Amino acid sequence: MSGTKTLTDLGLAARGGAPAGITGLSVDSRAAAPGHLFAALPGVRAHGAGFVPQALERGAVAVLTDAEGAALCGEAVAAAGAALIVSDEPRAALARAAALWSGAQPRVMAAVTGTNGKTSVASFLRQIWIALGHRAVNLGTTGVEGAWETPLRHTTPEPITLHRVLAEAAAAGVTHAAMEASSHGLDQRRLDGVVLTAAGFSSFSQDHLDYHPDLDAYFDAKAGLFARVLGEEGAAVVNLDAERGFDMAAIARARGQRVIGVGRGPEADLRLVAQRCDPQGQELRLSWGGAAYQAKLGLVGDFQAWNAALAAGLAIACGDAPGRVMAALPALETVRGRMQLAAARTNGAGVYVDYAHTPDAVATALRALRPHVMGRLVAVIGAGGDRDAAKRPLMGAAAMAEADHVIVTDDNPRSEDPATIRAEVMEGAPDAEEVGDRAEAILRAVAALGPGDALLIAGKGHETGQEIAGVTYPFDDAEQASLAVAALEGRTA
Ligand SMILES: CC(=O)N[C@H]1[C@@H](OP(=O)(O)OP(=O)(O)OC[C@H]2O[C@@H](n3ccc(=O)[nH]c3=O)[C@H](O)[C@@H]2O)O[C@H](CO)[C@@H](O)[C@@H]1O[C@H](C)C(=O)N[C@@H](C)C(=O)N[C@H](CCC(=O)O)C(=O)O
Ligand SMILES: Nc1ncnc2c1ncn2[C@@H]1O[C@H](COP(=O)(O)OP(=O)(O)OP(=O)(O)O)[C@@H](O)[C@H]1O
Ligand SMILES: N[C@H](CCC[C@H](N)C(=O)O)C(=O)O
Ligand SMILES: [Mg+2]
Repeated sequence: MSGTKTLTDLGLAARGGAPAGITGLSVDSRAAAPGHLFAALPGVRAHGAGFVPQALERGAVAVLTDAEGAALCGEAVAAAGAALIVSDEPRAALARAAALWSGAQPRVMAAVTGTNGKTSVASFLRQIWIALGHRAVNLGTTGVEGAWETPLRHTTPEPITLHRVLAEAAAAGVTHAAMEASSHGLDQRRLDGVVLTAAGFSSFSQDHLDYHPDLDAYFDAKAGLFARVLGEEGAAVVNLDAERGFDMAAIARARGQRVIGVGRGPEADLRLVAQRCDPQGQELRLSWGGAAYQAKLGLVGDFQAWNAALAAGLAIACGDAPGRVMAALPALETVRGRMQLAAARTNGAGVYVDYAHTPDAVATALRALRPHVMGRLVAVIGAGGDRDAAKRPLMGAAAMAEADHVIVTDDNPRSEDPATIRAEVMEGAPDAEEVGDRAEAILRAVAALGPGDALLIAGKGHETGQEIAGVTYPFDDAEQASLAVAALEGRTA
């Protein structure tokens, strides 16, 4: 992992100039150091080639870029006597170079994509693996969790960080890793250097149309996991009940991959035959290879069973015996902030914290709670700033359609005007109550709960901050829920 490597070691060929040794890789000029290969990548806001002079000044000895970047920085690179590597796919070249640089990853790796459910499936898969005696981690929105832990900034880290973390995990004895493949990560080729045993597809619905030109482009980015990243010898585990699930299975089959369909229909290989709710969770009946399995899940929400089944399919695809995998399901624990029972009023009304931040997730989460609610279902929702604005009224409409009362509040307004975001959400939820301050919104919602009611606080899940105009203020929905109950019932939280 340390020391120096040649460009050839990293799978790269320079147009001119061959530095003696590369001492490290960087993608941001501010992180460049003497002996580095600097990847000058085309970005959303700028072309990294514009930062090549700074990278050279900091000691970079090689620059990897595309043709446009070479035209911008070629002279500066030549003048500094550095090597110039030009690639049609500089992000893919960087991903492979990062893998070669770090040189190790856990032996068994699975990646999961989908609009919703990635973190849940990755966590469930890691939990199954640990129950079966493997040293395992999951990597994604909640950082690296399991046998070895470290925080991450992205759901799918850029390749230099990703491969450093994978190599560190492998050095710590981790043999199994489940990672999330975000659409940004796939589009930017962040995980193209990872060797996968299996890949999973959980769901597809609208999100991130601020980044992808349209829904088809968004789907194509996700399909890259099967069409490009997973090799022909890999196994594709697909939720056939998901929108476009059959399309994804066809893409995998066309690559020659083994396809394991998961779902409720008869065409599924791993079939969820029956699902029955009880107050603590649900009882499942599953079938695989002609055998039937029964499992009691301590997880509330039918979507959690779909995610658990997908995780089970991935564990089987990665080589564990089906009977042992099914036997591990009852021990699955809720992923923090995913349909988490955060507090309860003395009248029995439950307060759930969930990470639903897309229209489909808001509808799915509320529908999932309904069978557990005798009285009214209340929802607190908001939408993030500097993210897909088109989803805001759809999130409002989904909440309005599925809940009995909706409170619209703030969720990471970031650089945008919070009142404008709330107004956009309320276009779809005209009868909703508007309470900008999130703590006050939660307090009001908790106060309104009668016996048999339930509250879903959506959007922030495990997050511990509220990001407003460049400042992140401490904020935790689960903590606020407990505080609200305590304040209303004269207890200490
Ligand atoms: C939209 C997006 O994904 N942007 C990512 C992308 O940035 P970019 O290439 O577009 O950046 P840019 O600002 O145009 O700059 C161009 C290039 O110049 C470089 N630069 C820039 C400034 C400087 O001083 N020196 C320098 O070298 C940058 O490192 C970059 O390579 O590549 C950067 C380096 O890898 C990422 O940090 C950055 O993530 C930004 C911060 C981000 O917020 N991304 C989010 C949206 C994201 O990726 N989210 C997904 C999850 C989404 C989900 O599933 O909900 C994730 O996987 O986390
Ligand atoms: N299979 C599913 N189908 C539809 N909605 C789901 C599914 N799984 C989870 N959800 C909803 O999506 C929310 C987020 O789940 P999770 O964190 O697992 O998704 P993710 O894909 O990792 O999200 P992100 O894009 O933020 O990384 C959950 O809290 C729930 O409301
Ligand atoms: N990974 C998602 C998380 C959204 C969570 C929500 N709290 C928001 O800020 O929009 C994103 O960055 O789009
Ligand atoms: Mg996630």
